[in-house]
Amino acid sequence: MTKLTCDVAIIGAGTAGLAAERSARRNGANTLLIDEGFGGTTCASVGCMPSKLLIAAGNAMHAVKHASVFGVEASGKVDGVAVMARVRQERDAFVAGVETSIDKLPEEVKIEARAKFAGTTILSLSDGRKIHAKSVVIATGSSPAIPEMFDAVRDRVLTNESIFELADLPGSIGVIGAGALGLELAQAMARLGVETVVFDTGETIGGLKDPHVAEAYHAILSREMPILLGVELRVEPDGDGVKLAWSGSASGEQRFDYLLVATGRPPRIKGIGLETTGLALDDHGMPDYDPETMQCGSAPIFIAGDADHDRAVLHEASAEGMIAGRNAASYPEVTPGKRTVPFAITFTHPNVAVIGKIAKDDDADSVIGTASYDDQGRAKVEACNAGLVRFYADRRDGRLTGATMAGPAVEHSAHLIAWAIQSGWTATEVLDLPFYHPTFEEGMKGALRSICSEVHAPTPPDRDDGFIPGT
Ligand SMILES: Cc1cc2nc3c(=O)[nH]c(=O)nc-3n(C[C@H](O)[C@H](O)[C@H](O)COP(=O)(O)OP(=O)(O)OC[C@H]3O[C@@H](n4cnc5c(N)ncnc54)[C@H](O)[C@@H]3O)c2cc1C
Ligand SMILES: NC(=O)c1ccc[n+]([C@@H]2O[C@H](COP(=O)([O-])OP(=O)(O)OC[C@H]3O[C@@H](n4cnc5c(N)ncnc54)[C@H](O)[C@@H]3O)[C@@H](O)[C@H]2O)c1
Repeated sequence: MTKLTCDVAIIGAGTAGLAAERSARRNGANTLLIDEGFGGTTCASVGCMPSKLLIAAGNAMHAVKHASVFGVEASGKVDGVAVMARVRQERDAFVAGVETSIDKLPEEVKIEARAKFAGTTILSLSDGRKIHAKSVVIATGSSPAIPEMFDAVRDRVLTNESIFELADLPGSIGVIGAGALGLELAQAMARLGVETVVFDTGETIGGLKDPHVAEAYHAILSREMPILLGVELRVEPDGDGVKLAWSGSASGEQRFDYLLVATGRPPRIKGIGLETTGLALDDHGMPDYDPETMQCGSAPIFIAGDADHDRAVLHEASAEGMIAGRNAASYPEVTPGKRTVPFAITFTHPNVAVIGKIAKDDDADSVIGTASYDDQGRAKVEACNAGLVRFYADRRDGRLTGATMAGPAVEHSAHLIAWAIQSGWTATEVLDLPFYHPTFEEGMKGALRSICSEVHAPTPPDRDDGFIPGT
């Protein structure tokens, strides 16, 4: 049996694993990067990029359908085969970009195999070889969870791993799960003319903790497709489709061509032999780890990306990979990495952003500033005047601590707020910065001003509070 040795072995060549490998090598380690397929990252192949491509197609059709609002007569027809072909063509180009960067890695670093722990720092590979490393980074990502109740209709169940392979758009789709994944793809499908209904057993849309923004967001998105929260489902085959019956907050039944199951993506840690590592594991088989060093317990084992089941978005996978790789290389010397403020965007329309710490209405230490986009100048110009933002701030001085935002172009304005929160700025300081007119960003001023007023902080002396954008 061949025995390989290295300083740092990385399991998984996704965004987190590739970053970890680069980081470990940059810090002087010799590395081995193991992946069962080297198929490009989840982000490029079945995640961020193909989903945004489908959303872009949906938005194009939406613009056509709504052109008459502006006095423009437009008619359009969706060519489902062409839509899916473009999604795959552009997606494949993104995947090819990842593959090119993997190709540039030294040949001896890459190992195509499935890896499993056979001890704290010993990996057993599916090709029969063994790796003895000084430290290991787990970057195995996550995979779709398909509840057992869908077993009976498995051939009509899609996940993010199969939906982009459809040759044509379906006539109808039931989307199970109103998280970011389900909502983004459901709205894209609905905009492309697919009859779409979203179902969730939970009461909350998009996992939002702020009930006011959640309610506004639910109402806005429901104009385009039914989104049924708090429902229990029953499912059975129906010819070449699926019959879904629901009860709870609403009841009914409907036949769909397909179901998109978007009920979460748990970490891919089952079956990787963590029980052989000596790490303490919780009921879900997860090791405890430090989110600043990415170290699991005090072992020479580090974890990064979706595998750690925290902040499962791309920029965090990349940052965690960098920290994990650096510390794996320097083990036993391990130092905290710089984490950024938690920040997630859902690319529906309206966009949703969740940043930092979400305060409850009765949180005595916080104040909350609210602004609606229903009457906002630029949003009215663009006929997308709907949305609500809520900013949370420290009651003592108005320092911004978090935000939940649902509104037009929030993917952009949320970056400014995330940067302000991370920089420790107060509402007064943000208001003192330039706001161009007429922009969506001006819509945030009302929320910032109400924070100033609540904490008795001055609004900037040379900025006019009375000016109402759009008037
Ligand atoms: C539909 C969808 C849309 C998304 N949209 C966005 C978005 O718009 N913005 C955003 O920030 N995030 C988005 N995300 C989340 C983002 O894609 C993930 O957070 C990110 O890709 C996780 O990267 P990773 O490196 O942890 O995992 P992955 O990229 O999945 O990499 C894991 C790798 O590990 C390998 N592997 C697993 N087990 C083993 C083993 N035992 N042995 C060897 N190899 C193994 C796999 O083959 C895989 O290559 C989206 C996700 C989905 C599903
Ligand atoms: N824009 C983005 O950054 C983006 C987009 C898509 C996906 N993602 C990532 O992909 C991952 C997976 O997303 P997701 O939306 O699938 O997961 P999620 O956990 O966010 O949402 C799953 C939803 O499914 C519901 N659910 C669970 N079991 C159910 C059942 N049996 N029947 C009906 N509903 C059920 C839950 O109540 C929840 O609302 C997340 O980590 C997310 O960060 C990110």
